[in-house]
Amino acid sequence: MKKEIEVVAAIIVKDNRILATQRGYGEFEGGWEFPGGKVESGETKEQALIREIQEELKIEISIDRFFQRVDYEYPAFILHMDCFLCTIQSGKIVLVEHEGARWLLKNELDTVDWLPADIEIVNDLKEIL
Ligand SMILES: Nc1nc2c([nH]c(=O)n2[C@H]2C[C@H](O)[C@@H](COP(=O)(O)OP(=O)(O)OP(=O)(O)O)O2)c(=O)[nH]1
Repeated sequence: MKKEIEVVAAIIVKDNRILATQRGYGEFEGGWEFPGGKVESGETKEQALIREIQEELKIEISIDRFFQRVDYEYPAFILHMDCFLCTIQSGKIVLVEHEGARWLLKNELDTVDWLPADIEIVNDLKEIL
């Protein structure tokens, strides 16, 4: 059976722009995504997301609301990803593991090469921006 992984991701919104980050390593290196990561045992999804964003970007976020869950089958695993709309509370972004970051307006969302699982979310985001 294929491995299934549970991931949480932050759609960080500021001044009608969305933060996209570029993966700096691994299988999807160079692809654009929403920052986040895997939920560890004993954590809620919200706790995991706040921790991941602190670790990856050195900022503190608040979670405004759940946006969407995506289920996507990659060749090597099945991804289940819960995406939350978030706001920066404090800190200045430091890219600890990403190789790039961009604040994208609605009409710029298609200018980066999103990971395959993210395309559906990006399209739905256009409806609310
Ligand atoms: N964080 C994140 N991961 C995504 C997105 N879209 C997408 O397909 N993924 C995939 C890429 C990874 O294979 C998987 C898990 O994300 P992760 O951030 O924990 O990945 P990782 O490979 O860095 O894992 P690890 O080293 O921390 O264990 O989810 C996205 O928007 N954000």
